[in-house]
Amino acid sequence: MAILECKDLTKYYDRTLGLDHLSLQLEPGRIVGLLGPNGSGKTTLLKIANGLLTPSSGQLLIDGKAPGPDTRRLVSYLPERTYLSDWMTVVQLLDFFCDFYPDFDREAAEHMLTALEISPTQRIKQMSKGTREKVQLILVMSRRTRLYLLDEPIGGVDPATRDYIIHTILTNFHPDSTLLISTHLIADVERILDDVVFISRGQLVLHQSVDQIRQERGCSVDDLFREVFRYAE
Ligand SMILES: Nc1ncnc2c1ncn2[C@@H]1O[C@H](COP(=O)(O)OP(=O)(O)OP(=O)(O)O)[C@@H](O)[C@H]1O
Repeated sequence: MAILECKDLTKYYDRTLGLDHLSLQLEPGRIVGLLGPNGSGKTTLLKIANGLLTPSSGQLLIDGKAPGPDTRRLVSYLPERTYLSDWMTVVQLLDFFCDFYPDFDREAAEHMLTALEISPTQRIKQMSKGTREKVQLILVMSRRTRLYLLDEPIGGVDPATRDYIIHTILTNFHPDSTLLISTHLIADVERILDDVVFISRGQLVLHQSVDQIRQERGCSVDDLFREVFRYAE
């Protein structure tokens, strides 16, 4: 069964169309890039999957169930904007995640924090934007869940840290889990992707494996994206 399935998923914000009859299935064990120009509906899709927005019509199912209390334990979500209370220290956040999520692997999180030289006593509000992003991603990736939804996880971090984070995602990733990652930094992440989903104006444009793109089209995902979404000159 698909871990995430959209059937004719449509979302209106008043009169603005966020998603337009999007149908999609993600299979277990895949790392999937959710790619599209600004305003194409990526965040809207991830918010619906996490139960933060409800569809206007159509359905989104997580392991066959509508997002809600039953699906929360299956999904680890990194939102677009930080949601961490900024007075908290790293240790307090680790305690919080341990209490809140029985699947949280504290040891793995501590290991990554040490590797990135993030002090356990530092408060969120004292951190740079990039460090805050790193902490948040570490917390989200240290849960042992079936579906990870990451909305722009590496936008604010430097290239060396990006490499470390991408490596971390891979080493922490259980082969039966699924990861859906929305990003504009395609060249940085494409080597870890199994599949890509291109969306534009809320509609599905392409859902294909990266191997197929390379073999059949003879180009990288980054090249294909630039070609598909090129503006007329
Ligand atoms: N709260 C909102 N109210 C009204 N319109 C919204 C709202 N949130 C998103 N939209 C609209 O829905 C569409 C999809 O937006 P969404 O944020 O999902 O795109 P995105 O692909 O994540 O964009 P980006 O790459 O810029 O982050 C856009 O036209 C956007 O303007």
